[in-house]
Amino acid sequence: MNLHTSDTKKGVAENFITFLIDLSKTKDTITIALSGGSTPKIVFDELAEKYQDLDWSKFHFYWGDERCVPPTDGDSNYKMTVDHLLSKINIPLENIHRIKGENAPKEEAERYSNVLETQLAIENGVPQFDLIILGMGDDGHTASIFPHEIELWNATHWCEVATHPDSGQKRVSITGAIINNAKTVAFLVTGDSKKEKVKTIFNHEDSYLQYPASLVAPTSKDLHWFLDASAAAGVE
Ligand SMILES: O=C1O[C@H](COP(=O)(O)O)[C@@H](O)[C@H](O)[C@H]1O
Repeated sequence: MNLHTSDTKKGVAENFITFLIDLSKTKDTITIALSGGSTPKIVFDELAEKYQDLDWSKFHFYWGDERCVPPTDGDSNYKMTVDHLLSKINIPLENIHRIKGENAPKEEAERYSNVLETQLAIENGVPQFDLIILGMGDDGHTASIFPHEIELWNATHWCEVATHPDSGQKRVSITGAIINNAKTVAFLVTGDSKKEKVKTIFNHEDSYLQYPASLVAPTSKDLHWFLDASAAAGVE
């Protein structure tokens, strides 16, 4: 595991962008699963502002999770990415492979599983992303696998329907097999509210395995955590 700490959220974004660009230089095309969340938003803003000249045609964007809402809804992870990045760069439309949150959740989880199976390389019998970007919620969830539905991590489908524990909102999320089969996995986690779970997971404290983020362990071993000082405060 590789730990990258920065003083600020912006520092995390800059650090991660350097990492992303270096990784993309080693490939003709790069398949990436994006996440929602507050830190990716800063990454997208930085990319849109300073990296217009990048060869965006080599990037293929997918999503690790999506809220079951239309793509125009303020809750949509896709909309957030369009607003902060995709509408501002020169990327072919065919490189954008969104989860259709407006579809019936179960059908969409099946459709997107099929998209991943037909469009990604297959390695170890499982679709393989070059890079999966993950966040971690304050409750230790990652993608949209929440602690109360941790069994979805081991689901046999590449995507499943998840339910937010408080709002009941349905989500479509990739599952454990595909996350741990990625060539590279990068967590972007910032803020004081993440400190306790980061500490529990990193220090393997009691019951850390009840948090889905603790199950992320790619067989490639190429796992990176990008943390700001607030989130990393409890790491020994
Ligand atoms: O619900 C979600 O939250 C997580 C974490 O977001 P953050 O704002 O707490 O960093 C995110 O990874 C996921 O994609 C999103 O749907």
